[in-house]
Amino acid sequence: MTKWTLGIIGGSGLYELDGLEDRREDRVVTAWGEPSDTLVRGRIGDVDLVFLPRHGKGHRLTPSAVPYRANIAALKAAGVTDVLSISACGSLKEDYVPGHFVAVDQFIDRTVARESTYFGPGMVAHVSMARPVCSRLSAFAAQAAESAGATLHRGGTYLAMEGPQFSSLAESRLYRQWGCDVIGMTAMPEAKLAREAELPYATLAMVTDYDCWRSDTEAVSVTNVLEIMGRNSAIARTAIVNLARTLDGTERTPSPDGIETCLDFALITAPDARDPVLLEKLQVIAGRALGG
Ligand SMILES: CSC[C@H]1O[C@H](OP(=O)(O)O)[C@H](O)[C@@H]1O
Ligand SMILES: Nc1ncnc2[nH]cnc12
Repeated sequence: MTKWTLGIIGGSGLYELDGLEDRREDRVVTAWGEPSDTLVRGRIGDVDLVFLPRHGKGHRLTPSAVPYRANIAALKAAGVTDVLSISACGSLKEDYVPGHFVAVDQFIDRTVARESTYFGPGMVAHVSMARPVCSRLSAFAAQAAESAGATLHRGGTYLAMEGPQFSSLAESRLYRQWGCDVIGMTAMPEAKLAREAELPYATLAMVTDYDCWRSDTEAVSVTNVLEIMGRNSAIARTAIVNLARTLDGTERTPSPDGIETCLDFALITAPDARDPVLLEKLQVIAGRALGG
């Protein structure tokens, strides 16, 4: 039976995961450098979990400095089958109220200063990001969050900005006009890299504030983000445990979205034009599709 191995990327306010059996920590280095922190491994029932705090313990890394490529590569090398990302986010819609959760299903990438692909000269790939989230994992995560007591929105468009400064009022209004639901600084390029690594990925975002567009509400600050997070992070933690318990004892089948084989439709560089050094570096990420 194929088992589930869940990679959990903890966002702001989620730097540890309690309640794991057989807990151990692994310091790893990937071909793409060191991940944000040690990997915390353990299990809940027969579901293996690998936890990684995105900003490192103590929140050392800015959104721009998070080593997104190393993080996803480390999870892939650890045998993770599915990646659930937990993020704090601002709300761009009246009815996405601070304290609510969103099972994000679309992203708009406005980041500008991050490495956002594993591929490059000597091995070019164009994966589809039309449906950036694994529908099955997202549905399981949504159910797990609701069982944990969350008010949850199924679906939502997350605008990923570079930061670390929060948005201006003009930007916040623009993103609202674009139809975005929530805003954060980290889900991109994380989701793109997970797709390139053929890892099903989903984001559970916790709404912590109304950004700065709402005239009668104070503009977002770290203080009010932390305050809302303090009141609601227990829900995120319980959701992770619920998710593992739901999957416990079930056979893992491939994602219904074909994510584990997406590189079969994405590689374009002719075999004789491929760079052997890059191919070697890509083994953990794309070895299945590249062969060797
Ligand atoms: C602490 S407010 C801004 C910070 O919070 C979010 O982090 P994450 O997505 O890792 O939960 C946001 O993206 C910013 O990095
Ligand atoms: N308003 C906001 N903008 C960007 N990232 C955030 N993370 C939490 N709230 C945010």
